[in-house]
Amino acid sequence: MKISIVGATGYTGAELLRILASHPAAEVLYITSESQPGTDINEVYPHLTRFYNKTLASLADLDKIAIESDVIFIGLPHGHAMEVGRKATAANPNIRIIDLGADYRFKNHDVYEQWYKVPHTHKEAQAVYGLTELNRSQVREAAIVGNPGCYTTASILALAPLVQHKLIDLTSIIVDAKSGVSGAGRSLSLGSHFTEVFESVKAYNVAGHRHTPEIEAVLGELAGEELVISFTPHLIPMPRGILSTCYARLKEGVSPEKVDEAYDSMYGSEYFIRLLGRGGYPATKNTRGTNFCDLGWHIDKRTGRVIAIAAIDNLVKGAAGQAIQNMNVMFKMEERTGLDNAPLYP
Ligand SMILES: NC(=O)C1=CN([C@@H]2O[C@H](COP(=O)(O)OP(=O)(O)OC[C@H]3O[C@@H](n4cnc5c(N)ncnc54)[C@H](OP(=O)(O)O)[C@@H]3O)[C@@H](O)[C@H]2O)C=CC1
Ligand SMILES: CC(=O)N[C@@H](CCC(=O)OP(=O)(O)O)C(=O)O
Repeated sequence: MKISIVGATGYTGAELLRILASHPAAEVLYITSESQPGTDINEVYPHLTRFYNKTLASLADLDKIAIESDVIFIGLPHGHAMEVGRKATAANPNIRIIDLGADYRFKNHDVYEQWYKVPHTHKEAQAVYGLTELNRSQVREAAIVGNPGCYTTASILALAPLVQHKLIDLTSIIVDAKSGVSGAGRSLSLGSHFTEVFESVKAYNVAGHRHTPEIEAVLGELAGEELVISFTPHLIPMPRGILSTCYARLKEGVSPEKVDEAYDSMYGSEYFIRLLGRGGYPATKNTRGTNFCDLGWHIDKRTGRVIAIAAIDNLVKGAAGQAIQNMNVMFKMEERTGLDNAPLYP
């Protein structure tokens, strides 16, 4: 497969390059940057030395890139991918697009425009939401995939069995999630300075984070009715990883065994979902550098709540890894191809 990456100088672009370096069917054709075209990628990312001998192109070459590629990954800030997707599809109607940002995640464009504050300029795109374990059959046929957000991947995977099996009160869902700093991308901002982040933990965007409507839309579709959740993200002082702790009230009479069955039946045969079972304690360290999502759940008999916990690497299952998992599905390849590495531990 001839693969191009638009926005290759960002963290998700670098992670795509890292994983694709050992993907047996991948040939990376073009990589782009608007700030550093003409620069050797090994100067931008020395950790990729020996794996690539490539200079950065720019979006000025998009038509050529689209015509020569089988698939384009887009790792741009939201609002920029739609134009790339529209132009690339016009240049090559057979191109496959996998966007790592939010532009193609929402079926309801009004929700996108309301939360992201930019007009949607590619509404005619028949995009598919790329949470592979939930949408595999649609991803297989998709021309454009909107890859999920990192918090949303962890939170939806933790809650989906409870929602699909109708085990919880849909008005009671609370998600408390923590992310490493790479989730904010590579560009400079005050909030991600070492001195701001190190030895500190902080909530942010309380009752207003953009992953809230994404989680609500997907869980609402599974439930067959609209729902709202409380979602609170936190920034923690580590480079990678997300831990999402999700709370919900169990419906009257739901036994712990019913909860176990829901997880087993939904994920029992999913390779990238490692069920730690009832009483399990997922940890970001166990998923670092991998496409795994580790899941554990607990029943609090005193409060009648179920507490489901998911750990992922935000840059892998939360971004580049899931994007490559989707590519493997779209090109009818074994889903684990290029993704079957053990975690880096400790
Ligand atoms: N980081 C994460 O954990 C996750 C990120 N995502 C999403 O993936 C996308 C990329 O994220 P990430 O890699 O972290 O971001 P970074 O900030 O690290 O990188 C952004 C990339 O976009 C390019 N870029 C920035 N501004 C523009 C612009 N105006 N026009 C064209 N290119 C531009 C930059 O290239 P250059 O400046 O060289 O042109 C760079 O390659 C975002 O939409 C993000 O929300 C999704 C899941 C997880
Ligand atoms: C730690 C941190 O800042 N994380 C980012 C989430 C990154 C992401 O997945 O955002 P998209 O939905 O735009 O792709 C944030 O909270 O905005």
